[in-house]
Amino acid sequence: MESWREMVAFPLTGRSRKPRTRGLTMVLDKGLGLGETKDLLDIAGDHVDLLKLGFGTSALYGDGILQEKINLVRRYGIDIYPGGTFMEVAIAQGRLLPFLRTARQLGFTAVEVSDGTLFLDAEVRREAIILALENGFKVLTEVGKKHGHPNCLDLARQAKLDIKAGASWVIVEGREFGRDVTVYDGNGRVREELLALFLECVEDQNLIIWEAPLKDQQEELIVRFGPDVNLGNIAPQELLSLEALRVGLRGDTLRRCYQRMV
Ligand SMILES: O=C(O)[C@H](CS(=O)(=O)O)OP(=O)(O)O
Repeated sequence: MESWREMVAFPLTGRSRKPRTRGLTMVLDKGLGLGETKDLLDIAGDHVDLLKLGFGTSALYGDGILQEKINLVRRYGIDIYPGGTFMEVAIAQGRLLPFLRTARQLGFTAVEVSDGTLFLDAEVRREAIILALENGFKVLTEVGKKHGHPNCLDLARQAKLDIKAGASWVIVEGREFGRDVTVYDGNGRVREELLALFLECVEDQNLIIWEAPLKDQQEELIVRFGPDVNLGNIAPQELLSLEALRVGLRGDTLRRCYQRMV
């Protein structure tokens, strides 16, 4: 029997396969159980690069579950890290080093340095990136605030500094809802002029992960940057739908591949 996977050529070409450093998909996990995680990764693990245990949820698991979950996720070749908000709390409480050491012992492979909620001095931010690198983590940073509207040029400049300090990727805040935050307007539409600021400061767009929880945002970014754009805050149940969008196996991007036939 012919392989179902190879039944058709993907209409949108250029999608990288894992392991990859571009075209990343980051999932926002707000409390999947072990069984749910295994089911999700069995069906869609090939399409996940990073799993974020949202905000402080990982500190609220039942005994032993976190360790099992980290072990499980790593078996699928996926980086796993605690939400940026949790690390913000650790930094604010002067607990960064113990946080990093315990995260390492548990097997987290990455951390996220952010200031979405709490103030973070620029030098403390740089030192946190360096300390996390020294402790063996891949480092993601995030720019943008969960409340309020910081100047996007400042955020873009911070992104550039983070990369200089050693961050592998900079996430642009999009929250869970993707509206009225950083590059998204109140309807969740991408504001081109703000996007452009990031691209001016961080010339290599492969170093940016756009949090894009809404389908229209995912579509717009895929159309603009191609199937290998880095996207984050993807809901677990939307993983395969996103991958279908990336490769042109969903109407929204397919119609752009065969325009003369529609
Ligand atoms: O996990 C977090 O701390 C938050 C969750 S959400 O994006 O606001 O839903 O994300 P982060 O990107 O780490 O700030």
